[in-house]
Amino acid sequence: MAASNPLKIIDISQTGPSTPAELLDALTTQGFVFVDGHDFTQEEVDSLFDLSRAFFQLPSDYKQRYSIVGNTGYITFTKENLDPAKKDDFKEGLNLSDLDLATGELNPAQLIPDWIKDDDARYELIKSSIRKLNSLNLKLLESIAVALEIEDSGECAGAQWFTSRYDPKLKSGSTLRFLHYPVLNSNNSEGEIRAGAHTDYGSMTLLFQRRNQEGLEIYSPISKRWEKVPYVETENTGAAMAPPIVMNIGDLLSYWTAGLLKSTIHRVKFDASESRKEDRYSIVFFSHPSDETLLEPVPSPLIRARARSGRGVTKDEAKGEFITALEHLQRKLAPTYQ
Ligand SMILES: O=C(O)CCC(=O)C(=O)O
Ligand SMILES: [Fe+2]
Repeated sequence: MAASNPLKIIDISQTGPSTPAELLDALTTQGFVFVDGHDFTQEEVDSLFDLSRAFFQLPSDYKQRYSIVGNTGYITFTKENLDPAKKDDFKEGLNLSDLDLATGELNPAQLIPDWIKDDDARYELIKSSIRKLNSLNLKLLESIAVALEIEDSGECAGAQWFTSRYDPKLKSGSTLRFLHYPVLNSNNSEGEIRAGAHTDYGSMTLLFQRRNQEGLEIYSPISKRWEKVPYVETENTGAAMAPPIVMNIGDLLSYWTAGLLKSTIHRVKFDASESRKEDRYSIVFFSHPSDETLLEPVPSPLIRARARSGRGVTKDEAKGEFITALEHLQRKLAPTYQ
């Protein structure tokens, strides 16, 4: 029996006039949606997961040599604590930040595993994936701007309000992240929280997951309960197509829209009742605009009234000014890594 699915599946290859409205509906309710009809093939996604598995199989002392500095590098088991009020998350990860979103290149001033940097095939795969993820990100941001009816200004057309804040020449917090949650087979009757409850810090997040490796749960703004995000197959007949990508709103799109778009709380949990055989691997792209972007309300008739009532305001109390994307990221990252 197919697992029940609390999320909409939206095919963006068939973009018709109703797509922005459907997307907006999903993102103002659950804050999460499955994006089908992207242009990742199954083969590309398999190669990315193969790369991830092979990296995490490298000796621990090799991986530790690239321990996270800034927001790039290896995150060893229990180093990250997405919910600082709870105990450690048992997972390992590799973050690649300071990306050139146009070329997919990583700023070489960072400490990047030579296993990636000095291997043409691996580095090419990473670069092309970053480029594709960013194109998908920009396409979705434009669709959201259209749905929000953002007004044209002297600065840019309304549809480009978000994308114009993604200047590939400027530094941003955008990050590609590989995660590995091993099966432990502990007898914890409550199940195991593997990534503590949190919201994402960027504009939006795009996530690949695999069949039989579920575990992601959202705290639904509608039902006010934890709901499981299943693995779903593509509804596209193109056989080469990878399954739908999980997309969710992060804090910045919530701030920009005075809370209309939902930055939904989520976590990864392995259920006690499950007879889980496989580790979970996930691959995540966090989309962030250029560092100096202000988190001000967007010029949209849908948002104006909400913003006036003070919802989602991100003014720094001391400065009386809107905070920037970088300030928000720094505030969130500080308590996360130990
Ligand atoms: O592995 C997952 O499914 C979730 C990861 C996540 O939420 C995160 O890294 O922010
Ligand atoms: Fe997350």
